[in-house]
Amino acid sequence: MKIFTAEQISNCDQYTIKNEPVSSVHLMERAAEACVEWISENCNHHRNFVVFCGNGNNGGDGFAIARMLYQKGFDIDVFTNTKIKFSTDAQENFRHIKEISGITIREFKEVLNYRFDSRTVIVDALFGTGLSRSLNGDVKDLVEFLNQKKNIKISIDLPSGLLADTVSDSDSVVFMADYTLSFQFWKKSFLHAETGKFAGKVEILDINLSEDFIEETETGDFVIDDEVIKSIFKIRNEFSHKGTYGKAAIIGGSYGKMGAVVLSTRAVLKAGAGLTFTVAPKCGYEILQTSDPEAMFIEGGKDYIENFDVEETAVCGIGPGLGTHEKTAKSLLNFLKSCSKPLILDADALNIIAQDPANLNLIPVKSIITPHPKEFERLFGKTENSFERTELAKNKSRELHIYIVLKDHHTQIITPEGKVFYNITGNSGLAKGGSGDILTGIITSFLAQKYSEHEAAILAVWFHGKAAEFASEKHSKESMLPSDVIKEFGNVFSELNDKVQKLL
Ligand SMILES: NC(=O)C1=CN([C@@H]2O[C@H](COP(=O)(O)OP(=O)(O)OC[C@H]3O[C@@H](n4cnc5c(N)ncnc54)[C@H](OP(=O)(O)O)[C@@H]3O)[C@@H](O)[C@H]2O)[C@@H](O)CC1
Ligand SMILES: [K+]
Repeated sequence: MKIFTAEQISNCDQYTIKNEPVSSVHLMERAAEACVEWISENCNHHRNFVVFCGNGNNGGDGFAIARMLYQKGFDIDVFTNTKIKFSTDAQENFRHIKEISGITIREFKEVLNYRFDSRTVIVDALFGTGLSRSLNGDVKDLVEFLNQKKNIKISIDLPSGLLADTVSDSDSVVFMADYTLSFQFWKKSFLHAETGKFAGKVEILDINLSEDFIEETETGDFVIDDEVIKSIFKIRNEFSHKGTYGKAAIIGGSYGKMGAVVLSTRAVLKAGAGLTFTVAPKCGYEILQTSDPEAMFIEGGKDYIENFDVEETAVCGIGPGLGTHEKTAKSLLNFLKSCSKPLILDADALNIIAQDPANLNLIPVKSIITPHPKEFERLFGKTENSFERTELAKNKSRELHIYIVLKDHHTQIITPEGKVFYNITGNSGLAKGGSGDILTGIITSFLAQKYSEHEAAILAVWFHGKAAEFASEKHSKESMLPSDVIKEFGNVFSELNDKVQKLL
């Protein structure tokens, strides 16, 4: 799914109105209907809604939602500011609810005397994509007041005070939603930590904006949705043998860190590679042969790796549990100098490279590196916030011609062309040692199976998150272990096959 800026969304809105054609107030009706449908389906314990409406079209949505919820039998109160001029469509919807005697309309300042029942849902329709500056004055006080309430909070389109495309000043006041019902597109600010925390759980509601506009309008930012995954995933060919699915090698492990390479190797195996090798120090021989008997062991040193030689045709994932021993570092840098095929580089491999900025130029083009924010900082330097970090990653991907998998709650895959793919699968159960080792294994496995670097990185990150979702259903986010995530790979493949299979 393409991610558009607030300006592009507004253009899409106008294009749809002109070319569908549909009147703008009817489009507002469609948007409100989508919200009301979601609320009716999901809201089982609450009957009272208090809707806060601004003066632009976001407020117009709020008035229309209030009317429709009232018609469905919910108890509704509305707050607004009648002293400021409404937009044309907001004015029309304001007129409609004024005619409904069962809905009381109050001014914002009356909120201080309003009795919030614990089962009242607060709906924020103050500002959406038209927000042009930080909240101040009365409306800032109002949002601060509402944020203190323990009630469930739903934002329409965007939490008020949040900009769609960028980070606001750190002292800006933003409505703190539990749910955000947003129209048609993911907004970039939902996907970054500093701003996404205001949106709560995001639901994207389809309001049938123009497909032609969406298709023709260029953007560099994407969300990895089912369409992207369906276009990448290939069903396994029945007329195949182990050679069809490539050779993969995990290179890592050191005394006391053998678990990382065990997990990574197992992830390669369970993600479907044809032949799997593990290059690890001798001290890991028994551990690896016992834990991952399907993989072949290659001795790469005694207590740490000193030798990175593997079969030339194998795709190499380097780093899990590798350690940064002087001799390991020296031999890794020598290996990089002699290597021209793309590699997957993670963890200590990145920490070794980060020891000298000149090492960055040794990374073979089209390689995939998978830093978490701290590793990214060691490699490329500090940034003010995650939006700037993504921009820096785009510059570095272009400059070094590599793929950067920037691990975060919404991991981003940044391509050498400067495109950013945001992942929306996964959960906080992955915030544990060992999760990254599994991701390295999955990417290595997919690259060995002849997915392109671009495809392998995107599919693997999505796949890893999806497996985590299955694991958390069984074990909870708290208790699930990285090894539980690996056990769910089969379920993810079943879902993928179901998605792409041609059914009669
Ligand atoms: N896209 C779509 O397809 C569809 C979009 N729809 C809906 O339209 C919404 C966008 O509507 P919108 O453009 O009217 O902007 P909105 O967010 O209501 O605010 C604008 C008003 O706020 C004002 N204002 C701004 N900042 C302010 C501040 N800090 N403090 C105080 N005031 C401030 C600004 O005034 P100005 O900046 O001109 O001074 C203006 O008066 C969108 O989010 C969605 O909900 C759906 O109905 C249908 C399909
Ligand atoms: K809003």
